Formats: sequence, structure tokens, C-alpha cells
Amino acid sequence: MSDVVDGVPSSISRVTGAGRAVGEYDEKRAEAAVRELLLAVGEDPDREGLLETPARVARAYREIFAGLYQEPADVLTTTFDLGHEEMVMVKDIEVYSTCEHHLVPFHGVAHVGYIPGADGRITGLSKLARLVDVYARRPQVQERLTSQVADALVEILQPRGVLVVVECEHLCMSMRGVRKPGSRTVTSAVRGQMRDVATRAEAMSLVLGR
Ligand SMILES: Nc1nc2c(ncn2[C@@H]2O[C@H](COP(=O)(O)OP(=O)(O)OP(=O)(O)O)[C@@H](O)[C@H]2O)c(=O)[nH]1
Ligand SMILES: [Zn+2]
Repeated sequence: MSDVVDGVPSSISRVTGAGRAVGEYDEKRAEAAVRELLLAVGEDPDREGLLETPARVARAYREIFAGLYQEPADVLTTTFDLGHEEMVMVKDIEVYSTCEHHLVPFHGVAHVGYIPGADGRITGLSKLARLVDVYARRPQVQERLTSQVADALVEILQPRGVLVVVECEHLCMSMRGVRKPGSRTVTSAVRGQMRDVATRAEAMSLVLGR
């Protein structure tokens, strides 16, 4: 049994975006790296305000990257056989992720919709939001986050169609670099029957409707 810190197991296999186990979260190593980073930027990690910071950041990173230690099947556990065969859409799921290029946040919303398979098998609505978190809480690019959510739904729920739309502001474009606060990046992933023109239009009208 592993310890649980902030709801996250402390020592279970870490998986990459490709689902390959590569290691475990090493909190002591993260703490040492943050101390080193403070030294590198010319700060004094031994001044009073920073004394606890390396350990605090190391704990925060465990939470921010918790998705590295989760699989989609861990959260898409509860499924119901309701015989519902029409589209289901959960809109405006808050997304907080970390840009893998600069390790700064990107944040916004995800809209996740699917058309259940012929068996009418559906999942709990909250599980769609949990699935987004599994992939958001990793070093990411928005395009991969979007397609990973769609592909996990296809694999586990075997629905007739899936549409995932993600709209985010990237702080690497706002607070530094090109410095364009307010610009939003929109990505989508469409699978199965959602590719049909009329079905896709219905899904997009649900996404855009306020
Ligand atoms: N496609 C994609 N690009 C991203 C994402 N997050 C950040 N980027 C981009 O990754 C690119 C990295 O470019 P580089 O030229 O290697 O890095 P850089 O010199 O810091 O670039 P600038 O951000 O333009 O200053 C930038 O254009 C970012 O805007 C993402 O989720 N998807
Ligand atoms: Zn970035």
C-alpha cells in the first residue's frame, strides 16, 4: 500500500503520455531541484521567506502532475447501462494544465460530448471532468490533451462518436515571450459519428450555446 498525500498516491507507477511506466514521483529530488533553481536565478533559498519553498513546491508539483500516475480507466470506472443513445455533452469543464515547453500554466475550459454505443452504455458526468484532469495534470500541449481525452473515451466507452473541444489561454504567451494576454487557443478532436456534418453541427451548437 502506498501513502496518500493530497489525495494522490505517493508511490505508484508513473506513466508517460504514451502510457509507459517510467518511474515514480521523487519529492526529495523535486525539492532539491527547486532549491537549485532558486540559486540559479540569483535568489537566496536560505532567506526566511524561501526556507519552506522548495518543500512546498515539491508537494504542489505532486498535485499538479498527479495525472502522470493515473490511467483513464482509473476514473472511467462507473458506467451505467441506461439504453440512452443520444448525445451527452458536458460543457465548460475547467482545465488547468502545464505547458510542457515552458512549465507554466495554460488554463481554460473543455467541452466533452459523446454519443453512446449501441448498448447505450454511459458514464457518470463527473467522470468526464475527471478524465480531463487525468490528462491535464501532466506536462502537456493542448493538442495532445484534446486527442488523449477523445481517444480514451473511444477506447473505454466504445461510443458511436466523440467530440472534445478545449479553449485555453497559455501563460507562456501572456506573461512572457510574445506577450499577448487574452488570446485563446481552440483545439478539437472528433471521432466516429461526430464526424457526420449534421451531428457535428448539433454538437457544436451545444458547445456554442450559452
Ligand atoms: N502547438 C502548441 N504549441 C504550444 C503549446 N504551448 C506552448 N506552445 C508553443 O511552443 C512554442 C515553443 O517555441 P520555441 O521557439 O521553442 O520557444 P520560445 O523561444 O520560448 O518561443 P516563444 O514562446 O515564441 O518565446 C511556442 O511557440 C509556444 O507558443 C501548445 O499547447 N501547443
Ligand atoms: Zn509554453
